[in-house]
Amino acid sequence: MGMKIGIASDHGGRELKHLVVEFLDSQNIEVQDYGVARDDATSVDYPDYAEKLAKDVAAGKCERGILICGTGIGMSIAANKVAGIRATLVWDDFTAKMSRLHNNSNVLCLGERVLNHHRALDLVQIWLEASFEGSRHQRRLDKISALETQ
Ligand SMILES: O=C[C@H](O)[C@H](O)[C@H](O)COP(=O)(O)O
Repeated sequence: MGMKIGIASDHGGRELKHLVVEFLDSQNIEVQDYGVARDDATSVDYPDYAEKLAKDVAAGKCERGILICGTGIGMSIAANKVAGIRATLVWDDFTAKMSRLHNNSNVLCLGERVLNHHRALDLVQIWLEASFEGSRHQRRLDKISALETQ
């Protein structure tokens, strides 16, 4: 697919992150891993990881990013504070697909404590392959971008 994907998690998402990294490797997708390390059992703060990844996605250092915590909620709240980030929490095939088609998601958020881990890999694949439809959806995203400068 020719893109570089950043990935990060807190302690609540490190097992699923490991599986997603293995999946991306198997697809020959370049991955930049921002931690936390799988063998690091310490409790960490998800905003620290969301910030690192989101800033690099916003700067174009990674084309897109994946953030994983226990629910995916905290990561999505934090990442969406960074200008240019459209972080989307998804939980099934439809939301994974629509987050790209309508919202032009550039950061996928997943909940390790919520999702079946095998199914989560399906969501990653759908999100990677789906394309933004533009048109009326671009007008709406422009209104979201305008909120960043108010
Ligand atoms: O939205 C936040 C995430 O789900 C965190 O992974 C979660 O809050 C961490 O909880 P704990 O510190 O109890 O493992």
